[in-house]
Amino acid sequence: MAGGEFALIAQLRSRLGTAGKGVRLGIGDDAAWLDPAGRQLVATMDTLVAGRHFFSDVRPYDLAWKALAVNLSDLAAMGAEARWCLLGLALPSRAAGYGAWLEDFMGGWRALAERHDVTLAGGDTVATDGPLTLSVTALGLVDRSVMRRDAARPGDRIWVTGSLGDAAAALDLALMERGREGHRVLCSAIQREALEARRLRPTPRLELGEAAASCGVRCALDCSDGFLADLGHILEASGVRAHVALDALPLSPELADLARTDSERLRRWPLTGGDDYELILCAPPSLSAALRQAAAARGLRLTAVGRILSADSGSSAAVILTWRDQVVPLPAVWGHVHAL
Ligand SMILES: Nc1ncnc2c1ncn2[C@@H]1O[C@H](COP(=O)(O)OP(=O)(O)O)[C@@H](O)[C@H]1O
Ligand SMILES: Cc1ncc(C[n+]2csc(CCOP(=O)(O)OP(=O)(O)O)c2C)c(N)n1
Ligand SMILES: [Mg+2]
Repeated sequence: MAGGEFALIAQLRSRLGTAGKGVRLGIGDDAAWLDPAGRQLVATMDTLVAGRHFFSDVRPYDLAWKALAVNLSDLAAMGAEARWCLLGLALPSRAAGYGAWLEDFMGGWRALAERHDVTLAGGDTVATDGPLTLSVTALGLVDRSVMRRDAARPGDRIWVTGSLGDAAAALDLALMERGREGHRVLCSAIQREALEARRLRPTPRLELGEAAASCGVRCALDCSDGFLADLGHILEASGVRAHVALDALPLSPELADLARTDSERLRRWPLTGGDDYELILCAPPSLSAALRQAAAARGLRLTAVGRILSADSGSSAAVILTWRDQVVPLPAVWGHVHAL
């Protein structure tokens, strides 16, 4: 990008890149100079591509929120304190330019960044002939060990923060509205708004992630691809299996209403839908009380949904799913999230 690139960077610098904790040198030089002050660094990156991760007509405010939120969610799952971000922007040319777009984008970024005291320390801006693409690197700090996906042990309880499935139901709604293939959803305007807010503006569970790690929880993952797929990552990495009670999965009041008459949907949205950005935590029962307390202190719902089993116990399936104590089949994974 020619001149426009520098104007854009100047805006980002003055609005989002103002001095933050541990920023020795932020936006403007060849690289950022950051001071972790003797703590350990946790680094993650997630990329969002128009058409695949968001609709091209998304409001820039919501896009910025989501690009930052999905990365902070990865830090939360490690138990890290979020500190700095780098932002990669690949922008297709636009007749209207990026002036008003950037203004709105920065509003959404700031709203979430200020909530967690995260500073934009640098990034890169390029023009592209492809779709709008955002790549965010998030850097966080830990003092002790992180929560890992390979640390689930037989006997652990499986916990989930917040509720599952809202974003997936909202995606179905959004696909239908755009005349695309989706699953029919009938709901009121109020229900729709609540579901849509979950799709557009996920809430990274940073405080609970840090608190859980401090309580001694060793295993966590954030739920982006769908509960079953993400739990599957834990099971595979840890060499274990799991029992999950479908009737225990936490649903929002809106989703519970929609799913009440349709157990097929109850199974599909929360289990395989994705875009939840809740934490899945595995912890021995001795930590249950401390975990419950940590969640309650933050006004966050935390639900026990199952248990980790040893690899050699009973059937060969990685996950045994039950509904009213009866074993039920696993739903087929739906969507093509990872098709390359
Ligand atoms: N292009 C890449 N180069 C190096 N590491 C990668 C790349 N893509 C993914 N990874 C790593 O693979 C692991 C799994 O990534 P991913 O499935 O994207 O996890 P998440 O759902 O937490 O974002 C992470 O450790 C990530 O850093
Ligand atoms: C327009 C649009 N189509 C589909 C989806 C659904 N979707 C796309 S990617 C994704 C999962 C997360 O994406 P991925 O690239 O796998 O992120 P990561 O696992 O690295 O966090 C979901 C649920 C969406 N959010 N928006
Ligand atoms: Mg990723």
